[in-house]
Amino acid sequence: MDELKKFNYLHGALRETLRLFPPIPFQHKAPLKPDRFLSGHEINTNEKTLLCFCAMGRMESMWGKDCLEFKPERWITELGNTKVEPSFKFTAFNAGSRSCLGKDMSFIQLKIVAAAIISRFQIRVVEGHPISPSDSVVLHMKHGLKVKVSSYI
Ligand code: HEM
Repeated sequence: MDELKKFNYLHGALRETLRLFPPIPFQHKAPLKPDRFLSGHEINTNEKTLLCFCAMGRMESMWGKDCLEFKPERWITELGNTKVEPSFKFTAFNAGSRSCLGKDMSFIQLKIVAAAIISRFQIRVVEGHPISPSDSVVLHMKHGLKVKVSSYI
């Protein structure tokens, strides 16, 4: 477990993946009583607010000019530590009182699986394979991901 905490670059790569491709790409919320946004817009109980996590993870105003680039370094401080971003900015696990209870557990599992695979196999995406999302509540790849796997061992 302690070893996993040292995998800062992998941690950044996982966060970057979740920023650009959140498995739950959008959310909706409705107020229990009529309310007002900070912008002044009013909202009633029969109205829903749609939050698009996929778009929020790609907004230049939040992530900078390189917002569309996959940059694990984004999550590493100048001193080499893991950079923490507020959950209302990095929304893959939602934010607030109903946010994901398995967030930390997910990173442990993802790191264990990724480290086990990456240390044994070289994985290359098959050239020309079409990559696009499917229309679904959970983010899936329309055509899956074709890869070539070769063993290091
Ligand atoms: C990469 C992996 C995961 C992602 C991206 C993710 C994302 C999310 C999101 C966006 C929500 C909010 C859903 C909503 O409000 O409708 C949520 C809720 C939740 N997640 Fe996860 N999750 C992940 C893995 C896990 C794991 C591994 C567990 C359990 C060990 C877990 C347990 C939960 C629970 C219990 C809730 C409901 C919390 C509540 O409503 O109070 N999640 N998750």
